[in-house]
Amino acid sequence: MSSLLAIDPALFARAALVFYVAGLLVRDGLWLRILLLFGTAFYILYYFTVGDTPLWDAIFASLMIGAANLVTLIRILVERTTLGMTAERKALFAHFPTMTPGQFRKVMRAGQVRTVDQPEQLVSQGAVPKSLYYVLEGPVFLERDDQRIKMQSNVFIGEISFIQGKASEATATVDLGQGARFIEWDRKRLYKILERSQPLSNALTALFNRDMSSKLTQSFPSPGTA
Ligand SMILES: Nc1ncnc2c1ncn2[C@@H]1O[C@@H]2COP(=O)(O)O[C@H]2[C@H]1O
Repeated sequence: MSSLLAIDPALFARAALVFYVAGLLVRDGLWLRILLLFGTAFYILYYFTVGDTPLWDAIFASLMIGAANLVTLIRILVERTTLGMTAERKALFAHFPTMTPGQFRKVMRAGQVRTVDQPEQLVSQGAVPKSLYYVLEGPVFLERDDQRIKMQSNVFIGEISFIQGKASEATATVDLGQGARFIEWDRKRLYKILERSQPLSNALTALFNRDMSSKLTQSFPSPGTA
């Protein structure tokens, strides 16, 4: 404490100014907050040492500002990292590479992971699907115009009609065999979430694009069906 008092308080004020200016110059929100936090810490040291007695009101105000900053800083960190995700969720996140960890968490909160006890039809050709699906484990079968194939898992089901709009019909019938696992999102709920966040909507559209291009390699017409 006495060594702190030996330092010229003006130095603390200058250091705080440097951190504040540097923070306001960076474009990245995380660095802005880290630098402002240092700036606030130096202002607190300044208020502590500048007078004969510490400037408690100013110290309290700075502590409040620092705490508010810290809360959002932690939120940004959680948003950008897989901190706290289970190993299973992290493995699943690898299938959503266009999303940030925060966007992935939000999408997963809106969905429900289900296991198929009895063979179950997810979407029916010509009918508007009520949900969007992501198949984690098969067996998954696709039927369209009297052709039936077994598909690979780790695919979206219902994304074509989802992109085309709320009243669009499924272009094929898809069913799952016993033991299959999938994620289900209520379409209305998901549309609402996407309406509120353009970046999330863009990330999901980019994911659909990847999914659809990989589907083309296992799609009808397959070699020899012409
Ligand atoms: N040729 C195809 N190859 C792979 N998946 C398909 C094909 N056609 C349709 N699907 C999937 O089956 C779903 C049927 O509902 P959607 O048209 O909404 O979205 C479709 C895709 O998810």
